[in-house]
Amino acid sequence: MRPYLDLLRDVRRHGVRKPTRAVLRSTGEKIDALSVFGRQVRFDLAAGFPLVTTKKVAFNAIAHELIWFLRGSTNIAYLREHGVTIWDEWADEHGELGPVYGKQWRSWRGADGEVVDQVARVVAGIRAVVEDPAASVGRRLIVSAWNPAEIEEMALPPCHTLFQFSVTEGRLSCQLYQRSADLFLGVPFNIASYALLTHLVAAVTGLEAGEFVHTFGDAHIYTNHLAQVDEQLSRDPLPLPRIEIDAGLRDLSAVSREQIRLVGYRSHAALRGEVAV
Ligand SMILES: Nc1nc(=O)c2c([nH]1)NC[C@@H]1CN(c3ccc(C(=O)N[C@@H](CCC(=O)O)C(=O)O)cc3)CN21
Ligand SMILES: O=c1ccn([C@H]2C[C@H](O)[C@@H](COP(=O)(O)O)O2)c(=O)[nH]1
Repeated sequence: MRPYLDLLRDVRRHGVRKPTRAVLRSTGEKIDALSVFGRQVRFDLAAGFPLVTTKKVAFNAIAHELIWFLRGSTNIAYLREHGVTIWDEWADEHGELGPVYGKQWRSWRGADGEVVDQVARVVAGIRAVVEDPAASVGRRLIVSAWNPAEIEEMALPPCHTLFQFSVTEGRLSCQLYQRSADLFLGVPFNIASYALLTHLVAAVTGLEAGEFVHTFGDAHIYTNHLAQVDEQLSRDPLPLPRIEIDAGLRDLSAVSREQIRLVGYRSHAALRGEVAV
């Protein structure tokens, strides 16, 4: 996980301290962040599954959150059933988050009421490129969660905003544009989530997973996470785990937790940090 640790060190050293809109629930205080604008890191998925090892990361929560996105859900009920609490702070009294990721990925509403399943389209597009590398969709394999017409109804405007796939010599790569990135809490989740998504899409299209390229807008460390970041930067990364996807997987809407296996994950001890809301 050197690329992640290098980015963390870069922002720790060179980030500019800025006020943010976010607050800490425990004290009600506004919280500052050390921030940079515009960075990129990349992970070769053949070299291992990019799950941060310098603290213990809750892979189970990551896998369930991705399954929840892929089912098109925007209510935290599914997450709660599986003991995942990461979205609780943003949900209303009915567990609703508004038209966030699941809605935009699976049922983006066009102006005339047309419903677009962006994930199904992109999978069909990848299959077309596997058949014919010159297929016209080859450089248009994009899913966007940023729907300007619906931003105001969302509990939080999408942070992982847009992603694109590319097929090269039997390998499937994915690049994410993340407009805003909480490097200590959110980013270890985001990296693992998109790496897992790349493996899942590769599995249903008969490809090998290639690279995950992570491009950032505002990448920041909240000032209440500085001690945990320093501790993490003093630790040596451990060898990466592997991911195994059930060979029977065909339909991304129906992927289950049991079809995903993380093998050989070893990490340093957990480091707690309060999330800024
Ligand atoms: N400030 C902020 N950072 C985020 O990363 C973030 C948001 N807000 N809002 C929406 C989602 C929710 N996400 C979250 C929220 C909480 C954790 C978190 O507390 N993680 C802890 C405990 C995980 C657990 O075991 O449940 C961690 O140590 O990783 C992670 C991602 C990512 N997003
Ligand atoms: O997947 C996610 C979701 C959220 N975040 C972080 C990035 C920011 O710290 C906050 C969002 O606040 P904004 O003021 O809307 O940028 O959540 C993340 O890192 N990853």
